[in-house]
Amino acid sequence: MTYRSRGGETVDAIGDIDFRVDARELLCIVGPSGCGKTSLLKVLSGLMRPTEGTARFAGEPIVGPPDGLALVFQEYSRSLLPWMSVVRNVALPLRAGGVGRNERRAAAEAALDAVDLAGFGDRYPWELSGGMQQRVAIARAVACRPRLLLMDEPFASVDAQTRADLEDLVLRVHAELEVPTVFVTHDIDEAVYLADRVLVLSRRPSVTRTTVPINLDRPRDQVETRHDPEFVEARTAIVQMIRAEQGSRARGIAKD
Ligand SMILES: Nc1ncnc2c1ncn2[C@@H]1O[C@H](COP(=O)(O)OP(=O)(O)OP(=O)(O)O)[C@@H](O)[C@H]1O
Repeated sequence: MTYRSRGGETVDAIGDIDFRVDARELLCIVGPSGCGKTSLLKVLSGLMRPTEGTARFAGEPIVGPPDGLALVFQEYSRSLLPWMSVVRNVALPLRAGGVGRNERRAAAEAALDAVDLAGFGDRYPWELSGGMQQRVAIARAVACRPRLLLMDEPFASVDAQTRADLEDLVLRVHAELEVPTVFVTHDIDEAVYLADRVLVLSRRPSVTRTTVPINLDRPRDQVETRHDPEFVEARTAIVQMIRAEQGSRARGIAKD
């Protein structure tokens, strides 16, 4: 995947990446900063066409946002509409999908209940804390019963305790929806905690460095899981791989 600027400069963001996400799988993607994680999600969400290669959803090439796609971004404050109440924000994709008013309201309220925000539907996003706003964004993703869930560093802007709560929320939602989920994060512990598999990317132009299967029991627990020897082993291996990538970059810069 190559970006071309108007001035003719090029940036090779993604190299040779080949992976698949199974029907009920939660795949986390980690890699050095700037390696092309967001670009990869843009391709999967149909927002951007790859300059080479193909992304497919349910066997079909992705040429635009696939039906049943839900996206959750880091910047919840920009993805929620401040002039709409919480319940209307959650119901928005259902309205776009032609669902009737009463049904929309019921589905949005059920989704708010699922993210522990029952009773907040008539508030406005700006009246809620950052963590609550991100819950609203997740409720919106859940409300339309997605067939594909893509999350790009969704918890990078919240405090540590809220982050842990939101991770557990994602695990609950994923178990309930049984939907293929791709979750991009900088945080290796978070990736191991959530994932069925962790895809580790190299530095830019990124290739698949390795895929680490995570066979930790579910449901996971913020304290017990993180002390499990398998958790520690997977985390250490991935940290070392990413450090090696960053080290090879530092050596490359020194040579230049
Ligand atoms: N629209 C664009 N035009 C030119 N270059 C771009 C564009 N978008 C991204 N890039 C470059 O492509 C590379 C990959 O960017 P991308 O945002 O996908 O990486 P990332 O792994 O998500 O980054 P981070 O770890 O900082 O979140 C970076 O070098 C970035 O500067």
